[in-house]
Amino acid sequence: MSKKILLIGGGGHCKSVLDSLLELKEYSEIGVVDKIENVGKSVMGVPVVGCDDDLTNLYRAGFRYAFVTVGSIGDPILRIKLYNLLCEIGYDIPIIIDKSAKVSVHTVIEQGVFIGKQTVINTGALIKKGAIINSGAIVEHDCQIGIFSHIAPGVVLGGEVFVGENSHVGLNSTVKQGIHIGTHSIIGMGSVVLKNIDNYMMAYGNPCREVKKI
Ligand SMILES: CC(=O)SCCNC(=O)CCNC(=O)[C@H](O)C(C)(C)COP(=O)(O)OP(=O)(O)OC[C@H]1O[C@@H](n2cnc3c(N)ncnc32)[C@H](O)[C@@H]1OP(=O)(O)O
Repeated sequence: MSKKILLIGGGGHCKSVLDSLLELKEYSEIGVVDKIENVGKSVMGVPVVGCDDDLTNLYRAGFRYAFVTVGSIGDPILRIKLYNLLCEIGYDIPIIIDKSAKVSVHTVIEQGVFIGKQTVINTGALIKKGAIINSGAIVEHDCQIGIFSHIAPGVVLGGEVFVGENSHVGLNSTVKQGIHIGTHSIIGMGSVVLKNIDNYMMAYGNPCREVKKI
């Protein structure tokens, strides 16, 4: 059966998702959608088949699946805009889980989530729509990750950590069990989070402190 998917955004995050996708072998055809100047080029041998303005025509041409592969550190507004556009056109947005990830069957993973290489998602976790759980992250039991949030490579979240929507937990940070990180917040890389972090906050350091409102 022909099962064709588009990856929306041809940068570094696209390469990560593509690497997982190629190994999964679930799709008969993959195309990348990127800026107009990149149409006709390729990403890891996969052709850039169009730009955002072509999404309706590409759907008509048989691409029924699409996945947002624009990355973000903080404000995911572009990822959200693209995601909503894909839904409006009628694309089916899958979940992409790298083969090497260990995801408990007792979790809920929503549409549009990417789970990268060597990650662990333990029992009772809820990963909401459009979130990114990047390479090597550990999301312990009963954590909740908000929509369009990004848990960066190497992050460790202890049990029952809550991350609000549109937030970013930076590279290699560690978050104590039970901590609540608000919405639209950024935790800088290498942080050790021992106290709750408010909404719309930039926070970093060991111990992690709220630095400014964003
Ligand atoms: C596959 C992938 O690559 S996914 C990529 C994931 N990337 C990340 O998670 C990176 C997250 N980004 C960070 O941690 C950034 O440093 C941010 C967002 C916290 C801050 O970025 P900026 O606002 O550009 O801050 P900037 O670099 O100008 O630094 C401002 C000050 O904060 C300090 N600072 C910045 N980040 C941190 C941090 N994580 N921990 C401690 N101090 C920090 C700087 O040393 C600097 O201090 P100074 O004023 O005394 O010199």
